[in-house]
Amino acid sequence: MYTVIIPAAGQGKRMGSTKNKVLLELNGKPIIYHTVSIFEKDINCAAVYLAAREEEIAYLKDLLKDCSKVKGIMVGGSERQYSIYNVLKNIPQCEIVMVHDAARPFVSHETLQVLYDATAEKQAVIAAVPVKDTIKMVSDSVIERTLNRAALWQVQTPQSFDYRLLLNAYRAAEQDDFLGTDDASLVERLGESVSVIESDYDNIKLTTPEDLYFAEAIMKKRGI
Ligand SMILES: Nc1ccn([C@@H]2O[C@H](COP(=O)(O)OP(=O)(O)OP(=O)(O)O)[C@@H](O)[C@H]2O)c(=O)n1
Ligand SMILES: O=P(O)(O)OC[C@@H](O)[C@@H](O)[C@@H](O)CO
Repeated sequence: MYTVIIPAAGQGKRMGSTKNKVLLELNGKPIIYHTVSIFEKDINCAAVYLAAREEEIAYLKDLLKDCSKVKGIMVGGSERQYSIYNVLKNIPQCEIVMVHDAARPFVSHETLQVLYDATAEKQAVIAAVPVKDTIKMVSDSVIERTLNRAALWQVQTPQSFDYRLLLNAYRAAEQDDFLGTDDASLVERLGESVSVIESDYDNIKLTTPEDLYFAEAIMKKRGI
């Protein structure tokens, strides 16, 4: 069984909405509700912990009151990494811990199963998809070089870890004042190997307004 930490304490600045984007509704339910429901239904998930903005904790407690796996909602920080660390250091010790963005409400049960199985053998495994576009390094509007697309993966969450390893990685990041944009990067800098499993392109992060159109299309396709 695994524990999942769901960071939901952002602001959604790039979404341009007046409230935290994970509280925006898709098909009559807030995005965070859809995300938590996936873990509530996942047979390998034992516990769900959320990081939330202080002023939203009471609302989330009420919204998720019927989700029996939600064991705690902790206050987040000014950066995603601080939000997750605050949860990670306050949850009961477990064997496998996953981190999954509240803003990714379309992760599939298949991805969760493959990640979970892989973490039984490896200490750090993350979901990703092969890059579809050509990616170039650009400086002052001029191309420096074209990267080898065959080696490039677009990284998602969930990211799954041995609990001790992730805690050590977060402690080391704090000590060194390192701020990463995902959880794996904190483990990578310890020199530990992180494996990748292929997820799917539906597992988007709702980041900018047009992502809401994609979200509607995915929901329609799935009959949600
Ligand atoms: N201080 C923060 C920042 C982000 N997150 C969460 O981390 C996830 C991924 O972050 P992102 O998509 O960047 O969300 P925001 O920070 O809300 O977006 P923006 O950067 O546009 O403000 C989201 O579920 C978000 O709620 C968090 O828990 N605490
Ligand atoms: O950099 P952003 O704030 O957009 O996102 C941070 C993380 O949520 C993101 O790196 C993971 O979801 C992996 O892509």
